[in-house]
Amino acid sequence: MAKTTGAAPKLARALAIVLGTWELNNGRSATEQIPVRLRAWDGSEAGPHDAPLIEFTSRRALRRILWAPGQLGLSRAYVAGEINAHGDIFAAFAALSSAGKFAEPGPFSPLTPRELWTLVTTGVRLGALGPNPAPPPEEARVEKHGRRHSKKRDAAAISHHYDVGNDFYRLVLGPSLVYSCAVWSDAEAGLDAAQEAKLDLACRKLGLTPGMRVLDVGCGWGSFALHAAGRFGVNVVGITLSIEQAELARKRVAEAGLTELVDIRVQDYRDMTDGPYDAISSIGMSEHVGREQLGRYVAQLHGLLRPGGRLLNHAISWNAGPTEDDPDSFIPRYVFPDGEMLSLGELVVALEGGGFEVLDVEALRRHYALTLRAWVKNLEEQWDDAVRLTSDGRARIWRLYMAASALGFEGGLTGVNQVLLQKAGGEEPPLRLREWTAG
Ligand SMILES: C[S@@+](CC[C@H](N)C(=O)[O-])C[C@H]1O[C@@H](n2cnc3c(N)ncnc32)[C@H](O)[C@@H]1O
Repeated sequence: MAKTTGAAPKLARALAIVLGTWELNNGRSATEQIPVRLRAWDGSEAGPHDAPLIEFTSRRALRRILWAPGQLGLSRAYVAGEINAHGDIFAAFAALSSAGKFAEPGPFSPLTPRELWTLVTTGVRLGALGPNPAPPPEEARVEKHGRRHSKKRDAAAISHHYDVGNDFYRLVLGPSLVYSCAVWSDAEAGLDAAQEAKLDLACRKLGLTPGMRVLDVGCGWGSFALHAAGRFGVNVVGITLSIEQAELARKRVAEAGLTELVDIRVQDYRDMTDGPYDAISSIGMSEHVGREQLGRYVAQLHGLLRPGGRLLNHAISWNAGPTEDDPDSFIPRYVFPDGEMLSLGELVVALEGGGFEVLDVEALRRHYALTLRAWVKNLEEQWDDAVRLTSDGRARIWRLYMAASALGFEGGLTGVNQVLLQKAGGEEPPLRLREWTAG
């Protein structure tokens, strides 16, 4: 608990109450709780002087929060530039999540009548705040594309996140253009080296040898396909739902002189019929599948593999018990519409139930925190270019979601795992499977 002395100016104090960084005590006075400093649009400030600064630049932010209490209103205000997080965003999040309304996972409660009353008595004239502003254009609207996880709506959800400009992604991800957790030999290894190590590890786990036929489900910008074909001499079919990804992936394949070996397609995994494949990689893709479609996903990949073929399923897991997906929280509205995180256990049960034998599970939770911090650094260091390549709102969304995700991995809320599987009916796996660690 941090304390400051003296009465804080009214408006900043009212905002602190709205955000729950300052909790009401007996209805009249307030007890300062969380080490964040708030600045209101009138220049007033409340909170410890050395704490991370959250700035409300416009009264419109408060209007949004009153209209859509909780994460949705806050997200809209942040994306619209009506709230700024100054300085170290990780420190600001850590402070906010340490107590108050942000302490609970999931959406926080709307304002209580007492809090509203306090707003009024601290001088905020609710009637003068104006009408509720329209949501920022970056907000997802996938509902209009039909049923959740229909092919059409999944395509719209993927387009929302991935078709926002390849140059923007290159700026954030760096030249490796890999959009999943890297594997770090140590924290100083550097993002590009860690991504290359991850791609190589995936190829070795799959036991790739020249001439094999490999499917990369959710191929992104083609980085795994390029590595597998270029270094291991395999034929790769890479599929993605993102048209922009496919365009750049094909260009990279051509530049690498690998068009004979790599075929990039815009195709849904449910529409794949050209098995059998010797091996399948699914890296950072199954988070998009959804619980309801999981059985179908497993059956589809199983059907596409030859007996004895390996599948590497690399995915984020939810470690914090059952989830109640709130469609109005920040991640589904702005980042991954219809994305669903499963627990590792749920995923493994489905894979085993679908006829796969688990050969190995490797947990990489801390590696994703390092990866996300590297992406945030890339974004923050090139902020003006990022805004120019997309929009101020999009750059803000990516900064917020990647920083929050890094803290989720650091705090153990989420994990990420490589699950290596084999389809029954073929050759026996080797007695020991850690041969890839030598590579
Ligand atoms: C987080 S990206 C990972 C990309 C790549 N594997 C990597 O590690 O860089 C997720 C990928 O899954 C793809 N994807 C999501 N749903 C899909 C579906 N139903 N069918 C095919 N690809 C899908 C997206 O288009 C995107 O390429």
